[in-house]
Amino acid sequence: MPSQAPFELHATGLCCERDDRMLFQNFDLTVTTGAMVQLAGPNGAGKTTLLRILAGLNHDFDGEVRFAGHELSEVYSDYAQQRLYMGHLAAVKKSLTALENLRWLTAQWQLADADLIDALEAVELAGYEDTPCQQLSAGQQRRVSLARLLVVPTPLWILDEPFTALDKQGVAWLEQRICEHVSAGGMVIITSHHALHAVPGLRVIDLDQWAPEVCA
Ligand SMILES: Nc1ncnc2c1ncn2[C@@H]1O[C@H](COP(=O)(O)OP(=O)(O)OP(=O)(O)O)[C@@H](O)[C@H]1O
Repeated sequence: MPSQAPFELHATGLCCERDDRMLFQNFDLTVTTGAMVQLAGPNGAGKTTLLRILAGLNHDFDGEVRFAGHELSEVYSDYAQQRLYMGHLAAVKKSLTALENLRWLTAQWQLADADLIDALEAVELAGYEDTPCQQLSAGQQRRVSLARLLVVPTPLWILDEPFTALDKQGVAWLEQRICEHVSAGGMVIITSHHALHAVPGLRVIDLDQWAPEVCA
């Protein structure tokens, strides 16, 4: 859970252009303990692009992102220990088993296999630990990826469309897990076309509000 120092991520005046098209302008966001932010907007609005900027993975923008008062690139290795970024793909390697994938996805934290096996069981994958992911359904592959949310000790989760391919129970489980994380002082920035009404303290930011024709 959250580290000793208060967690502070500040994005200021973010502008991003793709293929000569301005996606968003003058975007500001502050994320501190207990923040729950959903980025909304139509396909192509720039949600994934913005998430990757906030994760420190995309540097092609104007403006500033600061973590604990420092420019993100200066403290990236510290930041990378404190935020989990999950892209919109399940990000599993098909030839590896469920357990091998979870080991690989969490390698930087060097977690015990027993904890990873428990996490797979919690996402309804007991008995599939040694099954290659190419033999799992899309929803099961997503669950392998989501099992990280039970074991990785990062205060900030940055999640891009994490509900993709989940069944009703999977959706309910993930909403519950997000609620628990935020209630315990964790933070979540998420993009989803799924309504997150059940999550307390939710702040929905419509990226269209930062489109240039609105900002002009
Ligand atoms: N690698 C890339 N190279 C060039 N343009 C890109 C690239 N990735 C995305 N784009 C463009 O950037 C814009 C924003 O894409 P982005 O994926 O951030 O949108 P999004 O809001 O996440 O959309 P969706 O709801 O469909 O996931 C789109 O117009 C897209 O065509």
